[in-house]
Amino acid sequence: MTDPTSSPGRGTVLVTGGAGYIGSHTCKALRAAGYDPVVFDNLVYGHAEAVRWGVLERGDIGDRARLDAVIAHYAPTAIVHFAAYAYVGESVTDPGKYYRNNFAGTLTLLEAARDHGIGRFIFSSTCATYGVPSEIPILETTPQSPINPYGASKLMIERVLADFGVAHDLRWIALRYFNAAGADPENETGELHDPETHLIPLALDAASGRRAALTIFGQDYDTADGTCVRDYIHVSDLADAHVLALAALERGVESQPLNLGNGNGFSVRDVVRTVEAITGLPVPHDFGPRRPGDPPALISDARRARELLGWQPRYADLDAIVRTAWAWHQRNAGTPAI
Ligand SMILES: NC(=O)c1ccc[n+]([C@@H]2O[C@H](COP(=O)([O-])OP(=O)(O)OC[C@H]3O[C@@H](n4cnc5c(N)ncnc54)[C@H](O)[C@@H]3O)[C@@H](O)[C@H]2O)c1
Ligand SMILES: O=c1ccn([C@@H]2O[C@H](COP(=O)(O)OP(=O)(O)O[C@H]3O[C@H](CO)[C@@H](O)[C@H](O)[C@H]3O)[C@@H](O)[C@H]2O)c(=O)[nH]1
Repeated sequence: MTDPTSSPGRGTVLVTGGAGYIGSHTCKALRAAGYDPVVFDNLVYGHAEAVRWGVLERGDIGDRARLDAVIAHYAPTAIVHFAAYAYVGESVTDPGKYYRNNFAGTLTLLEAARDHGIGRFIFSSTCATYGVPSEIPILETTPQSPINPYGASKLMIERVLADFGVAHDLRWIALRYFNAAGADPENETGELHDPETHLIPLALDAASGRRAALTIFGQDYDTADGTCVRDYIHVSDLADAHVLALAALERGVESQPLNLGNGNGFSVRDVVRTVEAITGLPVPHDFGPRRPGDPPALISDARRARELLGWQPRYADLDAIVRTAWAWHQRNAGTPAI
């Protein structure tokens, strides 16, 4: 399908989960690069209003008949696959939900890709596949041993991708994101999770008074200040990496996993301090127990993505990440906390 508002055609891309947070930013980047995104999303967590850089086809990745109809209609040459459940804590209490949607749903999608001859596939994997990592920074070769069902469901998909790559004409890149954060620097899309569980939007809610306080989960970790350390990566930098990964597959790059992070670790207390500095407001907070399924520290070594894709994060410092998230928060300030 050709959209008259797009730049000259690099082809149609099926973007599952494109009505969500990272997917909507990636559709914007894909469109800017000349692709035609077709968003396939059941809107369980996504927002129709977030589909601004492509068409929306409502559907569930577990629904083979619906997938067949949409793929036959648009004839995409590649799939960028975001659709999943992504709440680590919920995956511990309701694992079946995660294996059903993330694993079984993706298997259905991959079988559809195989049967329609779609040979390029970009997958949203995660640093949660490493579990408590055996080394920091984490390389793609660091052993994967997830400690929650969410991470396990993603690792199972990586395994299926490898097997499909051997058996069928499918090349893939599994992008292992570290912690996605921030919002579109032009403030056209951003994070709107319901429920919201992510640290930065919750800290902004506490600063602006949309929430009474932030609870910090655990202060007895074996880290410099006792709180968990994460590698925050700007969502628009993630979006760029997807466009570059598609181009890499087009030029014949081998199937492989790639870490996407900045290589800098920030503790929960660091994030609270940065939110206070950017907003000029205190972040009321208290301390609770550790959250099940949380490793103490996750920091990437993403040199391989930089070298192979020519990827260069543009919003690498935490200030820039929080500043864009704050702008988006203020744009949505009239809406109640979710
Ligand atoms: N946010 C992060 O920090 C992070 C880190 C690592 C990996 N990831 C992965 O990136 C992807 C996107 O994450 P996000 O934060 O944008 O999440 P999100 O919830 O904002 O987006 C996911 C989208 O998928 C859709 N969806 C879910 N199940 C579906 C199904 N069965 N059929 C069709 N659509 C379905 C939802 O409606 C939503 O629009 C996920 O696969 C997630 O696991 C996210
Ligand atoms: O109210 C809160 C929320 C979070 N945290 C902590 O802040 C850190 C970051 O948490 P969060 O923003 O929820 O991200 P993660 O749990 O690290 O998970 C995200 O990042 C993972 C990769 O690390 C992805 O796989 C997941 O999909 C994505 O939700 C963790 O140490 C949490 O314990 C708090 O202390 N209080």
